[in-house]
Amino acid sequence: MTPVLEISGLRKTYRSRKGARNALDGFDMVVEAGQVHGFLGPNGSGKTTTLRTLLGLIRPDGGRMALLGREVPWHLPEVAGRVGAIVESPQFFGRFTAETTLSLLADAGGVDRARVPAVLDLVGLRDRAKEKVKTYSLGMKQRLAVASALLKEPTLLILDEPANGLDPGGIREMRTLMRDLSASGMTVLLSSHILAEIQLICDSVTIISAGRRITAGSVAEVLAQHTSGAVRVRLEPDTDQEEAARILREAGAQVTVETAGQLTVRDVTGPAQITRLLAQREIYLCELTPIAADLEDVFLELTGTTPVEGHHRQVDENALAVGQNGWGR
Ligand SMILES: Nc1ncnc2c1ncn2[C@@H]1O[C@H](COP(=O)(O)OP(=O)(O)OP(=O)(O)O)[C@@H](O)[C@H]1O
Repeated sequence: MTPVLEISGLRKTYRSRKGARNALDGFDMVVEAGQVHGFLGPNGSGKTTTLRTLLGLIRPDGGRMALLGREVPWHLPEVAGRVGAIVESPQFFGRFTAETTLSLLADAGGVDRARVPAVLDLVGLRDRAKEKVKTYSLGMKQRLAVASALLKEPTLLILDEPANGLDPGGIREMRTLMRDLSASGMTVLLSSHILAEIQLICDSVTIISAGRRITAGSVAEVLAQHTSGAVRVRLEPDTDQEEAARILREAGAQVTVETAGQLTVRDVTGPAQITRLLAQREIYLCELTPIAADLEDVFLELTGTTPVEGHHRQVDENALAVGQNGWGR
């Protein structure tokens, strides 16, 4: 099946009087149909530049891009009706209700107003649809923004940091919404720095750093390629935990004493070394388990940076879409 989104060797350099800044340096990405795909990268790594370039808002310096099998930006007008995107801050009139807002956007986009109640339902705003937007919480405004992108029933929905600024309840609502949209057959591309969320929501991910793809694949594959390097050690009952920790530290390990009888050990050459070091001192283990990496571990390992609460960039844009296979149609 043709990927919904393909990017190959994308390059973009911003030039100003102060000099040139390489934002994208041969970036590649593939998003398969039906996936919720996470787009991760440290601040300034090129995520927004990628999304804006895809949507024809920025002109690239090189590389190829295709949406729904059609090469863009040339065929953007053909696909525009099937891609919903939110890459800018939402600018809704506070005095309008959600219903009025969406009705006006439907008119502007040539969409039948009859679609409005359906999208309000989809994002869970039906009950509040007749209230003014200025009375909405941030999470509700985010959902209204998603509703606006859903008006034309897109095949692909692109969202830049949709959970930004939301509290845990709002993040959970957004997660459920993404899952529901995916279950309805929509492909969703989601940039975020909330890695635990991405791990929960996404089927696959691309990680970008300094304008280049540094890893991509299903979440399970990406995690499987990386282990945290730490192991959990459970000692026999009545073992001197501090003594065991001291022995391992003397051998260069980093040891955290956890709950009774349990240690977390890092920086050892392998589980066998732990077993040997402790057995030599007649301390025995009853369990030794590698600790699986999570997406945050992988991100930190690959990008060498901690994700920072990002800019509050959100909402309201438009879209593109359609075509058959491959490049250059
Ligand atoms: N209009 C611009 N002019 C000059 N440089 C820019 C412009 N927009 C972005 N950049 C630079 O390009 C690089 C990539 O920025 P971009 O906004 O694409 O990153 P990002 O991954 O979306 O970051 P964040 O997570 O902080 O939103 C950064 O070094 C940024 O400073």
